[in-house]
Parts: sequence; C-alpha cells; structure tokens
Amino acid sequence: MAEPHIRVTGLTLAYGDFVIQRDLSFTVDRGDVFIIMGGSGCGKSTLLRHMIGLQKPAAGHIHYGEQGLWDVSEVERARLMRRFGVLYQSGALWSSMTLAENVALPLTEYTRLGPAEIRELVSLKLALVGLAGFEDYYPSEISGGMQKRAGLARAMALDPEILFFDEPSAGLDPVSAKLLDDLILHLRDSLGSTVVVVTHELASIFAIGNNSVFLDAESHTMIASGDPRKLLAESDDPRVLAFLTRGEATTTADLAALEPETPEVQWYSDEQG
Ligand SMILES: Nc1ncnc2c1ncn2[C@@H]1O[C@H](COP(=O)(O)OP(=O)(O)OP(=O)(O)O)[C@@H](O)[C@H]1O
Repeated sequence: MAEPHIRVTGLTLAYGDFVIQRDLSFTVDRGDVFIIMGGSGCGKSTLLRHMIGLQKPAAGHIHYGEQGLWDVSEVERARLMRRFGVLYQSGALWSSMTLAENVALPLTEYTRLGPAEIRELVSLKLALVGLAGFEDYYPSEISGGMQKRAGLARAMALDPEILFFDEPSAGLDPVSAKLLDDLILHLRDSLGSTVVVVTHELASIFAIGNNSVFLDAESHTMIASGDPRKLLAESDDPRVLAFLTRGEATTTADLAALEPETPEVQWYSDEQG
C-alpha cells in the first residue's frame, strides 16, 4: 500500500510580489519517481528549491511525514534537510579535488567517521554509480556522464531518504542520459529512496516517472498531476497533450492519429498491450 512521503498543500511560490506558481497540492509516495514538469520558466526549479529547503514559500506547506519543512524550527529543518540528497544540473563537483575527495566532503563535514571508514564508504558509493576504481581521477579527466554519476555518488554519501535531481540529463548525449535514467531506477529499487526529478526530457519522463505534477506558466498553477503515461493516455487538456507529444497533438483525436509514429506513444502502447 502506498505510503505518503511528501505532502505539498496550498503552496504558493513567489519572488517578492511576483507569483510564479500558486495553489500547488500533491502527494509523493515513498518509492515514487516524481517528475516536476512543464514548459520553460514555469517554475520547476523554483518548486524544487522550496522542496529542499532553500526558499521559503509565500504560502502553504511541504510536509515530510508529519513534519512541515517550513513549520519547524531552523534546527529541525536542518535535520530534515540532512535526509535529502541533491544533484544539481552541473553535477557541481569541485574541479580541484579528486572524485574520492568530492564524495568524502559531506562525510567529513557531517559525520564523525575516521579516514579509513570514509575511504571505504567513498569507494562503495562510487561503485554504486559504476565508478569503482576512479577514486583518484579529477572531474576534468572523465566524461560528462561520469561527472553526473560522481555528483550522484556525492549526493548519496549520507544515505539520503529522498534524492532530488535538477535536469539530470542536461548536457548529456542520449545514450549517457539513458544510462543515468537506468541508474536512477536502480538506486530507487536497491536503496528504496523516493526520487524527485525536474526535467522536460520526454524520454526520461516516460522511462522513469510514475507520478508527476505539471506546472503551467500562463495560469501560474498546476494543471495536471499523476502518472505521466496516464496523463498522455487520458488527459484532454491541450497544453498537457502538446507538451507530452512535443507539440504533435493537442486533442485525443490528434493523439490517436499519431500513435503509430510517436515513440513515446508507441512505448506506452507496447507496455500496456
Ligand atoms: N532569483 C530570482 N528572482 C526573481 N525571479 C526569478 C528568480 N529565479 C527565477 N526567477 C523567475 O521565476 C520563473 C521560474 O523560473 P524557474 O527557473 O523556476 O523555471 P523553470 O521552469 O525551472 O525554467 P527552465 O525550464 O527554463 O529551467 C522565471 O520567470 C524566472 O525568470
């Protein structure tokens, strides 16, 4: 039975008087791969920043279990945030440090583990993301896809309950992006983490997402939520259909006509049939 992990209620996101999104309400269950999607500038990264505790909502609540991220004391909030692992677009590795030193950073900062234990944990995390043996490499010596995976190893250093990704496949070729998607699913399954991903890559959305929220830039609120495949099959909102078919369909009739050629739709049909 699904267990709610994150509950967002009546959330308004704003920069000063400029409201980006209002009235956002959705639930992310434990083990979900939850996609935050929508067109450019609709507020996806802004929502992520609110969810990880970097920006305070103008209104509403974000609950992790029983605790409201913005309703608890600063100390409690910091404790909650320790349960998050975040991978930013760039991977954000320190270029002057080896991969091992990068992954070790959160461990030296937030734990009392000794150097030998840290070395062992670092190797374990790097192995988890397919980078065993790359401990002494510098970020500039490895590919973009490997840098992302090293960033992921660092995000996982403290065994987070929830992994957040901001545009994980940005800048990656399609094969590396697919490898990263596979890795995200593998980690979710093996570690039992909940995963929240900001992306507008359709292939990723359909490959890994089982739940989502769709933010609309014009109406400044969410216009759909749930399993992206179900949204594609069942939504009759032209904005949602256009997004999920790369502009090819805005009605269910368009969608039916597209079905044989559109990879995303085909993918959906294959798995259903
Ligand atoms: N620090 C800021 N101060 C004021 N406005 C901002 C700030 N950061 C972002 N915005 C505005 O908020 C809106 C949402 O930005 P955000 O980056 O969250 O959108 P997004 O959906 O992630 O966009 P993209 O897909 O292009 O990355 C945009 O109009 C942006 O210009």
